[in-house]
Amino acid sequence: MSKTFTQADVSSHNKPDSLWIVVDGDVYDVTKFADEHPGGKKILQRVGGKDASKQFWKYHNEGILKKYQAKLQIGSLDTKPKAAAPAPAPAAAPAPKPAPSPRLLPLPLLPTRIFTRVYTSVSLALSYHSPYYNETHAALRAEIREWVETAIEPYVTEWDEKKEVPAEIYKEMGNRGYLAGLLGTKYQSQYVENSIKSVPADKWDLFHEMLLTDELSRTGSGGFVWNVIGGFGIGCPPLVKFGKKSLVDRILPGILNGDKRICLAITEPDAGSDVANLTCEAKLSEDGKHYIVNGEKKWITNGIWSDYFTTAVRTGGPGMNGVSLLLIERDFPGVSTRRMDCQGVWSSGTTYITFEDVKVPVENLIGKENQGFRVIMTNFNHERIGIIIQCLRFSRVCYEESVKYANKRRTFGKKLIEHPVIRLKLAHMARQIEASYNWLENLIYQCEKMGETEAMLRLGGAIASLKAQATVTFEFCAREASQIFGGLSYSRGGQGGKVERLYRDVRAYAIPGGSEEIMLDLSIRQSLRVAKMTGMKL
Ligand code: HEM
Repeated sequence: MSKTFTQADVSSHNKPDSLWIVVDGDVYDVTKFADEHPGGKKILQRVGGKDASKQFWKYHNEGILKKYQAKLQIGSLDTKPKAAAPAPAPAAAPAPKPAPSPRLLPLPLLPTRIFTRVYTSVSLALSYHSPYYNETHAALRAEIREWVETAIEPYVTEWDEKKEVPAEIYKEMGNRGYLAGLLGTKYQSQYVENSIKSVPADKWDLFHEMLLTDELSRTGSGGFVWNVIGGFGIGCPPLVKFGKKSLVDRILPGILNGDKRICLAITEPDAGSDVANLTCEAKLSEDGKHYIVNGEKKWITNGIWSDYFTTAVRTGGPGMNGVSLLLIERDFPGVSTRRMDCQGVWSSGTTYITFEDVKVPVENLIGKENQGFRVIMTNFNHERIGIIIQCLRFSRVCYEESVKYANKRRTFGKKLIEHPVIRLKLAHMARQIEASYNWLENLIYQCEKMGETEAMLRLGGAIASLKAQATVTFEFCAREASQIFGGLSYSRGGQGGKVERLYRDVRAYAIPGGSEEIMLDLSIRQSLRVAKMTGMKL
């Protein structure tokens, strides 16, 4: 914005028919906007022609300026200090000098820690060292963050209320090469038009994948995150790992480039965490060329707009040894979907699906007949890690929003942050988030080092346990943040909007992918199993 004004210029625009205000040295013409201002027009008129920064920051968060700046800002005051040349982004920084370990980098290059962005909106240079990250992680984080902050975060509330995310955003996930990196495998460059800009495909690892999910989750909307990766992240890996080459070659490019969508259809009205008891049946036709599928699936993320359903079906007898996975295509006759209304994750497209005499070619079998349960179990580790990353980032969002608010809201003559009871809440949030996050990083490192079979045996229990830890932490942080925000997190939108939305999203994390109860029990059963297999005496 190139125009500059003096304070005297601004002061003359202090009437309803020409109303300007100043926020942080920038001049806004709010003449037309005043009528539609959710806080009322009189409140704007009272500060017409004046510096309203203090009042503005009392009632709004940064998102408002991002959203309205382009429409309302007409220039800046001549007294506004010129912006300093931006410091080089971590991505552009020269390669670090050879260090004892290539992954030893200071904290500003790590996923945002609990204490960054707390007192200001710029990263603080609080340096810890880490064995996990190198400059490609920092570059990726900067790349995604820029996109999320400009094209996504300002609109997420609108999308959530509308219960959908514009199709262009999903397409952009493909264009940017993000989808091909979210499969828990090596980067699938052979199937995409564009690879990720800031990371060479052969350097892609699980920490890059973690950062991608983490940065998308900074939006503070489970609905948004599930919209773009919820169906894909669990529906696509079984296809990539166990699908026949002809099937993969036919449909994977469309999916990874963001033109087609896929989801996972396992849960049924009567089978959730108890997967082995699902009843949706697939009978082989007499000529052996098709399966005929009949049954219902419920709470299927992204089902409403998916082109493909990675579906768990019963092809054999009762229990886990009669389950297979079939790739069902939307345009097969007999497939119908209806949207479900849920407590949270509104823009994720939770769906009820019915299959009525759907004829599915045997080529669409994923893995071997009656051995689908193993595929489903392999998939669970990846799914649960995704849930953990999201929960911990959402917990951080609750914490960060709370710290920012506690530093400006005054009650009983003090800022909230000056009340010990509020600091205690923040401390309990922080200790749980940091402990869980460190465990997460360690488990991702173990996944990176172990093969899939070893990881399934040795990490399944720990990942289940951390999933429970992460959802309990999220629930705690959402509750405490909500108490700190008071009424502002009871009404939707506005300053407490993220906290209000996340509070509603909690159950969508604590129940699916294995409920807290099942996860905790599994963690102990699994550790006893490992102990037995490794010959430990109990
Ligand atoms: C560029 C100028 C401004 C814009 C674009 C703007 C925009 C908004 C928006 C979108 C809301 C709805 C709540 C939210 O989403 O946060 C809101 C609420 C509000 N605004 Fe503004 N506003 C501006 C300036 C001001 C100023 C200068 C004041 C005070 C002097 C003010 C006072 C309020 C109040 C009291 C509310 C209601 C807060 C609540 O519901 O708790 N606004 N504004």
